[in-house]
Amino acid sequence: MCYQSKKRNRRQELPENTRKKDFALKKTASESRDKNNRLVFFEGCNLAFDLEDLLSASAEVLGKGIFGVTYKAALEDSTTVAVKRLKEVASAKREFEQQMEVIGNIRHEHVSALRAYYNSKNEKLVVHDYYDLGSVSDLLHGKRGEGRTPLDWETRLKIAIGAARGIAYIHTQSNGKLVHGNIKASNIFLNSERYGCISDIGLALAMSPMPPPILRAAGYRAPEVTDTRKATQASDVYSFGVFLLELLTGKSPIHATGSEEIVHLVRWVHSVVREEWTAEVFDVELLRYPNIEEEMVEMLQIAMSCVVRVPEQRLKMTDVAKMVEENSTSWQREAIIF
Ligand SMILES: Nc1ncnc2c1ncn2[C@@H]1O[C@H](COP(=O)(O)OP(=O)(O)OP(=O)(O)O)[C@@H](O)[C@H]1O
Repeated sequence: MCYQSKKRNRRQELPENTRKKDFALKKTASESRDKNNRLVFFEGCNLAFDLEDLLSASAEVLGKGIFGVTYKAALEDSTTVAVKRLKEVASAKREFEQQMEVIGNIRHEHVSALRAYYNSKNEKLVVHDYYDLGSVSDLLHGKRGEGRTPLDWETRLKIAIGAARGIAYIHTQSNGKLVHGNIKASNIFLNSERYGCISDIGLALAMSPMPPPILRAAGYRAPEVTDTRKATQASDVYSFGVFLLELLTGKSPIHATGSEEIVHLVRWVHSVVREEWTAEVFDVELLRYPNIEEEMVEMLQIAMSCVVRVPEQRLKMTDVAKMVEENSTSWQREAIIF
C-alpha cells in the first residue's frame, strides 16, 4: 500500500472544451482542513494524483446506486477513473479500512482492481478504473430497438466465464470467507480481453442495511437474505444464477410486462420452462445464431441450479465456474478449426 503515488506532469494546459468543471466531487470545508486524510493507493497502481486533484477533477455522474453515487472523473493528466462516493457506511473506520485492504490487494483478471480509497468522517470514496464500454447491464439493456448492436452469444459466454471465475476467486480470499454481496449486471464490466470482470466487492457488507429491498437489487437477492450485510457465498451463487438468466433471456431480474405487472425473472423462467425446455425463454437476439441451442439450454440448467431456494442445495462457485467453462467450448473449438 502506498499513500500517494508520485505526480506526473499534471499541470499541463488542457484545451478549453475538456476543462469543463462540474465540480461534482468538490471537497467540503472539513476535507480542506484535515491534512491527515489522504487517498490510499494500492500497490501496483500507477495513478498519479492526490485528493485535491480528484476532488477538483471534471466529474460526470454515471449513476446513483444503493450505496452512493458513481462519477466518471477526468483528471488533468488525462487519467479517467470511476469514483464512488459512499453514503451510510456502517462499519467502524478501522473495520472499513481493513475491508478496503483485503479488496485492494486482490489482483485477478476477472476482478476490477480497487485502485484507491479515501476514508474520513464525512467522506468515503472508492476509486476504480473507468470502463468506457459501460457495464453488462448497459450492453444488454441499453439502446434496444433500431441502431442497437446485439450482444452476441460468444460475448455473453465470455462475460459469464469471466464473471464466474472472478466470483470463484473472490470466494477463495480471506481464508475462503470473502463474499461479494452485490452481484448484478451493473457491477460487471468487460476486461481488455472482453471477458467478464467483477466490481464492487464487499461494499454491501460494509454499508448500512437496506431493509425495504430496492426493486433493482431485489431481483438478484437470494430469498434468505433480508439484510444486505448478511450476504453469504451461497447468496452470491444465487445472484450469479440470476445474472446468467439475464444473459440468456435479455430480461432484467425484475421487469414490467405490457400490462404493467411486475415480473420476477426467476419465477418467470420457472413458469415458462415448467412443461419443457422451450426456446421462448431465450433472448430473441440470440435466436439468429446457429447451433447454440444445446449450449443455451445447458447454461439455463446451470443457472437454475444456482437459484434453488435452499442455500445448502446450491452449487459452490468453483463448480459453477467449471460448468460454465465446460459448456462454452464450442466457439473456442470452432475458432481453432476455422
Ligand atoms: N468503473 C466503472 N466504469 C464505468 N461505469 C461504472 C463503473 N462503476 C460503476 N459504473 C456505472 O455507474 C452506474 C452507477 O453505479 P453504482 O455502482 O453506483 O450503482 P449500481 O451498480 O446501479 O448499484 P449498486 O449501488 O447496487 O452497485 C452504473 O451504471 C454502473 O454500471
